[in-house]
Amino acid sequence: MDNSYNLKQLPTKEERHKLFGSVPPGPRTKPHEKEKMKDLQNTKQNFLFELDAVGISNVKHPIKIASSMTPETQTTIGTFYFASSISQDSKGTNMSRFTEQLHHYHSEGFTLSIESLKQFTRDLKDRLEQKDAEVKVEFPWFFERKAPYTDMAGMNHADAWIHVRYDEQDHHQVTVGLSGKVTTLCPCSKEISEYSAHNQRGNMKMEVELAEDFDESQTDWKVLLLEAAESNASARIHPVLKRPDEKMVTEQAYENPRFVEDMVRLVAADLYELDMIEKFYVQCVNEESIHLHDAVASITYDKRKK
Ligand SMILES: Nc1nc2c(ncn2[C@@H]2O[C@H](COP(=O)(O)OP(=O)(O)OP(=O)(O)O)[C@@H](O)[C@H]2O)c(=O)[nH]1
Repeated sequence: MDNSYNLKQLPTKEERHKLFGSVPPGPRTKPHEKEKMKDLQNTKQNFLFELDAVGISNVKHPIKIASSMTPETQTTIGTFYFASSISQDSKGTNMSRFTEQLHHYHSEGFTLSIESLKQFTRDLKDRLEQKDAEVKVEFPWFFERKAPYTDMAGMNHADAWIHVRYDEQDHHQVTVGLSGKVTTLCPCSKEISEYSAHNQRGNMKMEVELAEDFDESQTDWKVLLLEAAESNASARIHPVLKRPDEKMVTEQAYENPRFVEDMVRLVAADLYELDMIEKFYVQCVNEESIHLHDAVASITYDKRKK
């Protein structure tokens, strides 16, 4: 083996790059000024089909959100999806404009909300010069949770999302959702066993279409959905539990056994009673502790169609 270099006398960085395969730049024949570049995206021709959606996804960005639970303002990470439809005679969209607008809103100090996303989609439609625009953003939402007996606090979180679509009739369609965890205790196991009952972590997912007049300054939809899931579960999940708390949570779960079917029906009943919700989807997935598989149930209900 030829050890021409020893570690005390490394080649220069340029030489090192050459050693690992870098080559000098080739001739540059194409223009580098924007005005002289070919604009393929804006080619007009018959491209066979109109597209429902074209855009970018999986865009991570810091966001500010408001919460009616502590902490009332928080910075979290949003994962964005942006899109619009495009006509049959357009080759492509101008993808840089999505992140360009996101950065512009961020530098103006924007707080993510239904209202600000409505404005965002209106601006995006104009910026893209298309007839509609949509944004979906998912983010972890944090909330303080106190232990039931000792009141000791810690931080829990759930995943929340807002999806706003702005159409050519100047109409916004707003869907919000939340996915969080609860404790469920098996009613069958409780019924048939001399003692004990198996229990597990249940994953609740709720997605709702809000009424046009929904006022987010009056109601925090995140808290509404979290409460629908937790208040119907066998027990809530806590970051800090001392022994007196653990006893309470264990007994509460035993007193409120739930199948996945029970969870979905009980949450559906709560959402049905809320006038601000037009349509809902509820899913429960129990990570069974006596199986390797999960138990799952779901319901979709549109109040306008019943
Ligand atoms: N339409 C389209 N663009 C792509 C695709 N893949 C990458 N690009 C993007 O093309 C973008 C640059 O195009 P534009 O946003 O149209 O840039 P531009 O024409 O200089 O911008 P404007 O002046 O706003 O029209 C880059 O951000 C790339 O991410 C694709 O599959 N389709």
